[in-house]
Amino acid sequence: MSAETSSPSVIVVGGAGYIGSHVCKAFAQQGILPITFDNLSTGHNHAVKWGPLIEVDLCDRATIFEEIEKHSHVPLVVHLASSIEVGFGEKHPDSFYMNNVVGALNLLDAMKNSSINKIIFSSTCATYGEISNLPINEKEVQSPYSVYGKTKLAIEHMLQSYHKAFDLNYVTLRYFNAAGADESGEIGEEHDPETHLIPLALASAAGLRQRMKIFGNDYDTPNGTCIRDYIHVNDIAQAHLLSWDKLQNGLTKAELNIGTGKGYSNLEILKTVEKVTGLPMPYDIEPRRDGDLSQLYADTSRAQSVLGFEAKYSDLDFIVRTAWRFFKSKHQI
Ligand SMILES: NC(=O)c1ccc[n+]([C@@H]2O[C@H](COP(=O)([O-])OP(=O)(O)OC[C@H]3O[C@@H](n4cnc5c(N)ncnc54)[C@H](O)[C@@H]3O)[C@@H](O)[C@H]2O)c1
Ligand SMILES: O=c1ccn([C@@H]2O[C@H](COP(=O)(O)OP(=O)(O)O[C@H]3O[C@H](CO)[C@H](O)[C@H](O)[C@H]3O)[C@@H](O)[C@H]2O)c(=O)[nH]1
Repeated sequence: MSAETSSPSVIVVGGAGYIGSHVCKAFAQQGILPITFDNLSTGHNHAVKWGPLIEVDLCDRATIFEEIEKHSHVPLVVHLASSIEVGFGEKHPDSFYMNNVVGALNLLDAMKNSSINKIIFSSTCATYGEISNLPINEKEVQSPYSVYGKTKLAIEHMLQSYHKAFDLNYVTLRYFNAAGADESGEIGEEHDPETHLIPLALASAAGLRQRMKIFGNDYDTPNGTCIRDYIHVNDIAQAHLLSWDKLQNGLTKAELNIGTGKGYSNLEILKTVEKVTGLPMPYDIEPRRDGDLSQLYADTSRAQSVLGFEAKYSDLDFIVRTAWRFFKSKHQI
């Protein structure tokens, strides 16, 4: 018998990416073999370390059907594969709807065609839109502003419909801002192009790019810059293990925020980067970035009561320290 069929396993679609690689490591540490399905469009071969890589594109419907059928002994799929660059989505909605919505449809149909009826889906706080009631509770009406958020909400709706009609069981995890890296330094954030605040600030501090641009200081927040809820990527990975366990033990559906409940402003992030790296953090204030919302932080009570989830690794210093360690090893600093 191969390792794939003899040990408990999970299919991780998007397992070669930033969050997916941490999810794979977390499953492997529990003795569950992660089988990565990925087209390596933004992910990396070298980040697939804990199980096999099946190179497959979600938009290739026939091949996805074949591969899911071949792995129909696997009880559960984690679906992280997505286009994520928010600005690109505004200019190329066709590409975003194709990759995210059609890709997810192909995956769900392939699962329907096989015996796999459990899925954990990576959604985002970007599905909410501007919410004045903070922290954000899952009961808020979702009115996403970006194409990215709209594609994610469309997939959330697909999951609800497939649950009702075809008994597909799901946990939708609405991550807030993923950040940090595994303490080992072996995996971390490697987006190209990078658009996220912390890795860009580290690169600016290290002198590997221009001064940081802070998009707007005229928001209705204490220092005028946007506020986000940064959650360590290994906390996100733990939320997947808990969801896996609950789905295996009778949970049939849930939509859950995955955050810390605490928000930090963009300027607080720059200060922490300066403190952790010991390097000056030059920045300029620029106009607002299109599509940015002023404040997003999570009400975490539902994830706590449904999963028993609580962020353990998301102290901001620890997030930036682990991101810095990975950054230095990647750039051999
Ligand atoms: N990074 C964040 O802050 C954040 C926040 C909220 C939600 N999310 C969600 O988490 C998930 C993972 O994000 P990430 O930051 O790890 O991104 P990432 O780009 O590092 O990972 C995405 C992975 O999916 C793969 N992929 C993309 N399209 C594919 C396709 N058609 N077929 C097969 N594989 C494909 C890529 O090659 C990559 O390995 C995404 O769904 C994203 O929307 C991320
Ligand atoms: O060079 C930069 C980069 C970012 N920012 C600011 O930093 C904050 C955080 O921006 P990120 O790009 O790091 O992350 P977002 O909050 O835009 O995250 C969005 O995109 C992600 C996907 O990539 C997630 O899905 C997330 O849920 C969704 O809200 C924003 O105020 C942004 O304007 C800057 O000021 N300068």
